[in-house]
Amino acid sequence: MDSNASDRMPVIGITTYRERAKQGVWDVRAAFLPEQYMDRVSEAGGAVVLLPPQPDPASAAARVVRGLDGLVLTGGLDVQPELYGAPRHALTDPARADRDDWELALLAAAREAGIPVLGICRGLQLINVAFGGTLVQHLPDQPGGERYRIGGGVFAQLTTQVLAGTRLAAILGPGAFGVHAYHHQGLDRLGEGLVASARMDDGLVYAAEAAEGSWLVAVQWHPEENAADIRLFEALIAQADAFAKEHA
Ligand SMILES: NCCCC(=O)O
Repeated sequence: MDSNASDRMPVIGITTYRERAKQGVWDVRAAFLPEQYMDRVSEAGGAVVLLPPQPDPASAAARVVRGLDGLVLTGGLDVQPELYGAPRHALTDPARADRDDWELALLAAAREAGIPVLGICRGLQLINVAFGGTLVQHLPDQPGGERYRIGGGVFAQLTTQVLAGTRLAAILGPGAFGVHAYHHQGLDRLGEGLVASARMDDGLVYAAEAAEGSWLVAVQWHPEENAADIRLFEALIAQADAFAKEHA
């Protein structure tokens, strides 16, 4: 065993996306990620590694996860509906195949290696698709669905119900829980091997987790927006720390 393993910070990969960005005289494509994700992982005790989409994603992901103890699949634009066999809704975001392919490859490699995974918003949706589930492409098509994305880049303050007996309930406690939300898509058919761990009052699955295997918890809301409650990130870091020690 590495004698320094016990005091090494768990290394947490956080997915990012490639976007055009301007800074001063520079107008370039860059890896983009809201800093809240990095800050919450750091505050919880993790060392952050940013993971922008890579060419040859399956091969790159298999090699990248060897250097990770945990993985965060972040929020962002919509998963391509072709990946779950649905025709494209008019309001679904343009395809970002590089990101979808990269994150699906990272998820598969992380599951193979037993690395703990936290999915956030799009991350939950991507995980559901990876497990064979489907998505509702535009929740405002349904009565009451507009409350999930009130617009203008403002997070909606919603209350979800954390389901007793789940990993999520062990972290947050069962029952009513206040969240920050911003999404127009949601889970439809739950993927095989996932169990619902939170629901909204309209029945929408608001969190899910792996029924078996290594730790995988995913939420539809944005816990990184709530600096006063970092329990989900602390739970990931605890799992990542255990993984690191087991594999030292
Ligand atoms: N579909 C990507 C996650 C955010 C949203 O649903 O708007």
